[in-house]
Amino acid sequence: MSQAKSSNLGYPRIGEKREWKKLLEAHWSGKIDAAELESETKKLRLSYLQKQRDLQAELIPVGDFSLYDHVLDTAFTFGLVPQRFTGGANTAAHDENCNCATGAHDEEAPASADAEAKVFAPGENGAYGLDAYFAVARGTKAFAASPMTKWFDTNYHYIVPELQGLTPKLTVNRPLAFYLEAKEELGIDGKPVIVGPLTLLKLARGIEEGKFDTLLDQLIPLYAQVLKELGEAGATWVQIDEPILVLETSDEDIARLNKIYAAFRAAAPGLNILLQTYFESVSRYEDIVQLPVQAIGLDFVHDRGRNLAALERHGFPQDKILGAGVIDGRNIWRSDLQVKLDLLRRIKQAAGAKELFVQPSSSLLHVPVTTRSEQALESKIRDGLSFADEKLTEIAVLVKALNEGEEAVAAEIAESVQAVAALNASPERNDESVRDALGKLDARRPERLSPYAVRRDVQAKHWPLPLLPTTTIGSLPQTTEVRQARSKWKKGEWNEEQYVQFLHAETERWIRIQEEIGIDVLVHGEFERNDMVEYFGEQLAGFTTSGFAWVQSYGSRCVKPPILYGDVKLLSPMTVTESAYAQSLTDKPVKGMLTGPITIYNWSFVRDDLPRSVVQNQIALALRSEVSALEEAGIGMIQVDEPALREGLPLKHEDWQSYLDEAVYAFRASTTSVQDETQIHTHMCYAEFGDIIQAISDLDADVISIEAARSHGDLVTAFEDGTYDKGIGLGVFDIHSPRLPEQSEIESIAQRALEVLDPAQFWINPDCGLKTRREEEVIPSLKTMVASAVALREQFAKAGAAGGAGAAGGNS
Ligand SMILES: CN1c2c(nc(N)[nH]c2=O)NC[C@@H]1CNc1ccc(C(=O)N[C@@H](CCC(=O)N[C@@H](CCC(=O)N[C@@H](CCC(=O)O)C(=O)O)C(=O)O)C(=O)O)cc1
Ligand SMILES: N[C@@H](CCS)C(=O)O
Ligand SMILES: [Zn+2]
Repeated sequence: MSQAKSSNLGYPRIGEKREWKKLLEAHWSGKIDAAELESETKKLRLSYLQKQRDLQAELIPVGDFSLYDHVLDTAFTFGLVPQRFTGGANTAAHDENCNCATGAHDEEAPASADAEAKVFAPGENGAYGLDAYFAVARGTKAFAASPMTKWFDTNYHYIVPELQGLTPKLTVNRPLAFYLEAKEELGIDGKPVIVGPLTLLKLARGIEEGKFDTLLDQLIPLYAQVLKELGEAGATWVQIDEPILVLETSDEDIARLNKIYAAFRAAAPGLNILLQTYFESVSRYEDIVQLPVQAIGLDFVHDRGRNLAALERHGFPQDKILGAGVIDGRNIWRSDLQVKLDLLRRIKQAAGAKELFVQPSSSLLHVPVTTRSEQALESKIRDGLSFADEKLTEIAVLVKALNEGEEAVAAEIAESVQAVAALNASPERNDESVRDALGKLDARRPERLSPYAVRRDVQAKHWPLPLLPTTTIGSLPQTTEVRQARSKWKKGEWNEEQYVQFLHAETERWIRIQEEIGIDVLVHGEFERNDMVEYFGEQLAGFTTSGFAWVQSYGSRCVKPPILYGDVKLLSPMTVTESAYAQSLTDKPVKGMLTGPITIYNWSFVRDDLPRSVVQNQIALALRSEVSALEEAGIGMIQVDEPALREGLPLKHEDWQSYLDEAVYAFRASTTSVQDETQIHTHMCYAEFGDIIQAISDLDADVISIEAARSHGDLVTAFEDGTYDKGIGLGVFDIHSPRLPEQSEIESIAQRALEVLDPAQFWINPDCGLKTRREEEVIPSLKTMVASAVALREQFAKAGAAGGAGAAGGNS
């Protein structure tokens, strides 16, 4: 028996040139039918399998491919289609916890769904079709999509199963279909991948009180049937993903797991189960490694050393194989294979002399396809990168080293050591000016000149704003013309002057529109930005941007995170020209618009040779200079967006405080250089903020705006205790809905907030993401928003004249 085998956990869906995305969007826009979508995506899928085999992956995942999302695939496998789509009772609209930052559900409704409340029925085989699948993912004109939220602490979003009133049933053995396809078409004995039942249920919503175990008991035999059929079809391995095990795991959960896996083993005795975890260490190592499965997969990259420590302390059962996730599945750096080989030897020694699966730390879904597409990158950087394909090669080298001895791959190991060393030694990673600047940072939190109470009064005098001032969150519609203009400029078809002229014209048009609507604090519109992070990565030293390093964010939507490879510093002002130009056009204040250090860090591919806090502070110092440059150019309100603050919260509670302390420090380092009258704004997209309100307050921004319209007052509750005393705007209309808001709706949302917030601190703004909407929707919506603010002000004025307070529901 060999000592090690290479095992992949999942492969990117999108294709080297985003072929998958283009096919999906062609289908949604009616350019190709379902049959063509199926046949073209099948070709892609098979090519991915073929490629993995060529790259010597021995355990090749199948069924990880998806036409939208793997959690949704699992839900459909078990017939868990929300009732509103099937004519059942549950017609609840959008879920309040949706991560609407993504704008996922704002697309045109799929062609198949008409304005009638079309419902979906399963086909003769009992399975729901593609139209139902996309309807749940994207919504229809009649029904809101299922909610979507972050997949653990990644920038990938999954569709949240809505289980209200549902009883699971096996509609289609999806893993079997993909297993058979790989076997018949390519002769590959694939390893079907499926989201495990505990993770599926824990991530779901709408489970009635006390019904969790009922549902689990219903699901277990269905999963068991899937596994039984896989075993009968000849599958050797199945990978059951239970990432939920890296979160807190109770005694009750351990009992559930024992029940689940005992049932699976009994149903499919000949099928080997790899129970796979990722993104952190497992919380109950000793119990989890004893579960009745043949292999346990652990993440040895993002575990902060905890899986290794547990393994060395407690050992590993001798009857199991350890899936050793040693190659980073979430970042793009080439590994020093000597270091990885030493780690594997340590793991092997602690686990005993059994077979190892050498794996990525998680699915490769979170990394781009191949560095081969990046010929334009400087070779020093390109040689230091490893995307999905290169990671599989790294795994193959490590397996060979374990099986045949290090000498067999001496050249490959040496080359990797050399590439990593070269990048580490590069001048960009050793910039003394950056080191000096960081060295000058005080250990104490940076402070504004005066405390908020003083600044509030200074700012109130400096900025003659009405009660309940109106503003927006920054971006305005990114039309096809805007994207095409950028594309022409990037391709050299337009020179700088033509592009700037276009941007200025668009900004001027929108300054006039905002003035006409009567908004109090304007924005320039962000027309020059491809993405709120990539745009900054294109300009800061220490970053580079790739041509094709896209990763799926949600559905067909992708992001191209910039590559943060060196020490970060500001080369020249990044946003001053656009902001100053916009400000020159109007007497009203125009907010400067930046992305904050935590979000830039989280949504970039970041170097992994330095701690997060150091890199975050480097970004913060660059932003500090930008903030000063904006202030100097006459921009007196500056918004520093931090939508990723909550998402970046570590998965383990014990790590929260240090993360939050570092985040608050970096934000304050970015923003505290300004005068008292300069108003610092921040913005966050919807998330569960209850746990981090103190940290939000500690950011010490003068005004925060939060995406909130779909949270039905929940978010307001988080601010209920009245300790948040700074300016706050909770989005008063949902920009992701194609339906225009009514004035009465906006007023009642604002009134609900004003029950707990002082009108003197409340701002009126929509949710974020206006870039995803059309002008025809944005203009009337903003007009209604301003009319609502005017009506509310009048109510307050009347109440004040009558000697009473709170006529509009306020508490002042
Ligand atoms: C707030 N969100 C963000 C996250 N992460 C970020 N890094 N940025 C975010 O804004 N995470 C949480 C959420 C996720 N939400 C979204 C929402 C929308 C998208 C999206 O629409 N992505 C686009 C790509 C956007 C982009 O970079 N566009 C480029 C054009 C790139 C391109 O495709 N060019 C074409 C040619 C264009 C032409 O000629 O028309 C080409 O190369 O072929 C730009 O605007 O310049 C997507 O299409 O997927 C993502 C996350
Ligand atoms: N300023 C950005 C924030 C998105 S989270 C925007 O308005 O799109
Ligand atoms: Zn947002």
